Amino acid sequence: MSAAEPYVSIRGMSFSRGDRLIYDAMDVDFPRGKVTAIMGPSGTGKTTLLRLIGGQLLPDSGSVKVDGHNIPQLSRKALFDFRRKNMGMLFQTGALFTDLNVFDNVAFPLRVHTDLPESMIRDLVLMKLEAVGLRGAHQLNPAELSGGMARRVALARAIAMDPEIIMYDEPFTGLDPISMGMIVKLIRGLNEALGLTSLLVSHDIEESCNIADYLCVVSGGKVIGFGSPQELLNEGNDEVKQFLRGDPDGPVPFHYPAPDYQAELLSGGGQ
Ligand SMILES: Nc1ncnc2c1ncn2[C@@H]1O[C@H](COP(=O)(O)OP(=O)(O)OP(=O)(O)O)[C@@H](O)[C@H]1O
Repeated sequence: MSAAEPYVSIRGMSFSRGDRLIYDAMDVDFPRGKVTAIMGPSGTGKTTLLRLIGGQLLPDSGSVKVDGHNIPQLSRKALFDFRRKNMGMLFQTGALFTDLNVFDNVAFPLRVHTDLPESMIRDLVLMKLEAVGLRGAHQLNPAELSGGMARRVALARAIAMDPEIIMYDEPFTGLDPISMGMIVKLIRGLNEALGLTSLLVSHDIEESCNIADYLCVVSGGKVIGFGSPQELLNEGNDEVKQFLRGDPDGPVPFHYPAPDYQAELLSGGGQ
């Protein structure tokens, strides 16, 4: 497939939870080899989108193609194989195995999913740990790591199998500014060094604008803006601009819909 083809291509995808429509015939393409930050109001379905791409959730209709494979139509085995070979995921809740040390955490996917000899696994693990700056910490236990270090070990584990795409869900949450800076640098650096396609869900608008080639803003079940941070800040529609600038006033109202304030006060307080 050519570099110009998007790595992820979604067409007419709808997905509901109960009677709530989260995605409404959505179309979106995520470019190959780039970092795209998925943004939008809380509860709009950003994590859900990553899970639909990863095949942990299936859409009600439409296609979700990853490198040309329509994820909802893969058999269970084909999906597991595809995910194992091509996808790395770093979810905020994706904790390390507490009873394995750093080395064994990173070695885990290689031991489970490959027949590589232990000497090669050792070299690969040390290489991945070197990439996140923690080769020297390979014998530590998760309890001995700071939050930022644990996140970097999880990142080394996510790239252990040399994925083509990596999805990050809120990778900066709970990190101090220095650890956050390191994760930002790593996401960008790994993207370039490994030629990855990276999707990032984050509430941090400033960091996302710094790190991402493209922003994808979702709201109301659709993509309402897609472009470089600069393009969207300058030329996005009013709702996109309001979101990116964090303005309390704009097309998204501060007030939840309510009856006239004065009339309600004068009505004497009936519920
Ligand atoms: N397991 C679940 N069962 C039922 N509803 C769910 C489940 N997980 C999420 N939802 C609902 O689906 C909607 C989208 O959730 P999702 O976590 O994808 O949003 P989000 O945009 O990532 O939110 P946030 O920015 O707050 O993390 C929300 O209304 C949420 O309440």
